[in-house]
This record gives sequence, C-alpha cells and structure tokens, in this order.
Amino acid sequence: MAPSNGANAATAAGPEITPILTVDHLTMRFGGLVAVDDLSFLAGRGDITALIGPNGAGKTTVFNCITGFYKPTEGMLSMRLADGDTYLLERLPDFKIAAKAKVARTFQNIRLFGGMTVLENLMVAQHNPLMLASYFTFGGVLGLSHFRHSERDAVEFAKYWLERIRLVDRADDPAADLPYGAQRRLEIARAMCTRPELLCLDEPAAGLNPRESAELNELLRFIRDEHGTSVLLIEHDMSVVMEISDHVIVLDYGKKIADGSPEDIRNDAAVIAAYLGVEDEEVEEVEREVETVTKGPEDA
Ligand SMILES: Nc1ncnc2c1ncn2[C@@H]1O[C@H](COP(=O)(O)OP(=O)(O)OP(=O)(O)O)[C@@H](O)[C@H]1O
Repeated sequence: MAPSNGANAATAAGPEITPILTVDHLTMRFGGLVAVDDLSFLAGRGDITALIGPNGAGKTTVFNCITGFYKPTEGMLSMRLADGDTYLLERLPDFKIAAKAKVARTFQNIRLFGGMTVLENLMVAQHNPLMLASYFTFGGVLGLSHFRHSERDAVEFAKYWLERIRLVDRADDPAADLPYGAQRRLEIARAMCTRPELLCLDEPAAGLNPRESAELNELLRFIRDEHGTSVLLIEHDMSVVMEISDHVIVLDYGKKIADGSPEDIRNDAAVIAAYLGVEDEEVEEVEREVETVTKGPEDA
C-alpha cells in the first residue's frame, strides 16, 4: 500500500523538506498512558532533524517505534530510500528495518561489545553482508575469493571509520577501555558501518564535556555532508541541537508542540513554557516575555 504523502505531517518547515521518513499520526499507548499522541512529522533527506522535549515527552518511544522495538498502537511510519523503495516500518520485523529499510540507531546507554576490540565492533556491524558473501559460512570456510574480497572491503571500511573518529591507534584495544567520549563516537561509527540511510541517535551528547560535544558536532556534520546520511537525533544538549540541526521537532506529553528551524524553536513561547514547566494559562505570558526579549521592549 502506498503511504500517504504525509499531508498531515506537513509542518512549518514542511514545504522545503524532501522526506526520507514520514511519521503519520503515530500513537503509542501503554495501558492507560499515551506516551505518543497522534504525532506527525517529516525528517528530511540529507538533514539533521532533532527531536527534543522535556523528560518523559515520548522521544525514545518514537525511536522505539521507528526501529521496530515497539509496534505502534496507531499510525504509519514510512521510510523512502534513495532508490525510491518505500517501507512501512510498522509492518517490518526489527532486523528488516535495519537490513532493508536501512535505519540504524544508537541507544541512550552505550551498548558496545565491551570485551571485543574496537575494530571487531566495527566488523560485527558488517556481519550481514559478510554472511551473504560467504554463502552463509561455506564460502568463508573454503576461502572463496568472493568472500575474501568482501572481508577485505569490510576491514577497509572499518579502518575508514576508525580514522574519522580518530581511533586508529586504539583499534586492537577492548572497546570498554576507551574513554567515555570515544565510546560514544565508536557507537556512531559502528552504526555507520551498517551503511544506513537514516541514522537515529538517542542522546549522543549525554555525558560529554564541551570539547567532546564539539567533536560530536563535527562528526555528525561529516556524516550528513560527506555521506548524505540523514540523521534523526534525540538530544537534551541545546548547544548540539541549535548548532547542527536543520529542523527541530518539539514534543511535550507525547504531542508535537512546535516544528521548525532552530531559530523558530529558540523563540517559541510554547517550547520555552514546556521546558520551564509552566501551566497552559501562563503560555501567553511567556509569549509576551519572549517577544520583549527578541524584539526589545520598545518594539514589543
Ligand atoms: N515500555 C513502557 N511501558 C510503560 N510506559 C512506558 C514504556 N516506555 C515508556 N513509557 C512511558 O512513556 C512516557 C514517555 O517515555 P519516553 O522514554 O519515550 O520519554 P523521553 O522523552 O524519551 O524521556 P527522556 O528524555 O527522559 O529519555 C513516559 O511516561 C514513560 O514512563
């Protein structure tokens, strides 16, 4: 079935977006709790799209629906690849979301294989193409040239990413021995080794110091600009969100409360109110205050 063009997902930033991901009326309920409430948005091809909002707003639940960890209660998640193939993610098992729909993710808590070396972590990510190349092991056991070429390519690709994240010198060390910021970069590189078209990152800047956050920004820009990989990012660190995002979506209590450029979001009264935790009736007051701050007291 052809997915809708996300008419209801059209947003403030919508007209300029060529969507790679269309989230259409997504709802996720856990018993009586509505964690995501009729959410629609577009993530643009080649863009960094940030999903932000206060704690418990539903951001990770959206990721879990996109990556197949949860099956949505309602709604449609449509992923359109560069070759035109379109997948409805809510209908795919999670391994196909990674392998066919080319969606990769990282988690809030680092999930590297700590006992494996840094290089091995990047090789494991290429397990599926290597298994295919080995005709499911036999070609590997027999040392067929097709498999040997694929294996060499996988090592080269892993080395390429090690250079990008400046961990070539640590290739043979256990991943668990890396400093925290380097582990975060390795997780992103591991996800990139699956050659995704959409990279979903759940709080990649959590726990990073300002220098490491700046390195992360540089890495994400590289992924977008040099690889053309689209990024969907959950992040609380506003220095990361405002600096690198092309498009920001704000959730509060599972609902979308704002959608636009970082500049639009920075000055949005409802967003400020959500972050400050003010009541609905106080939003207008915040709105007046924001206007005063952005325009100056005379113009407001
Ligand atoms: N498996 C689950 N069962 C029941 N409730 C859940 C489940 N997963 C999430 N929730 C609830 O859904 C709501 C949204 O949670 P979610 O983790 O998506 O928020 P979040 O925006 O990612 O928060 P944070 O920024 O703190 O990570 C919360 O009230 C949470 O307790």
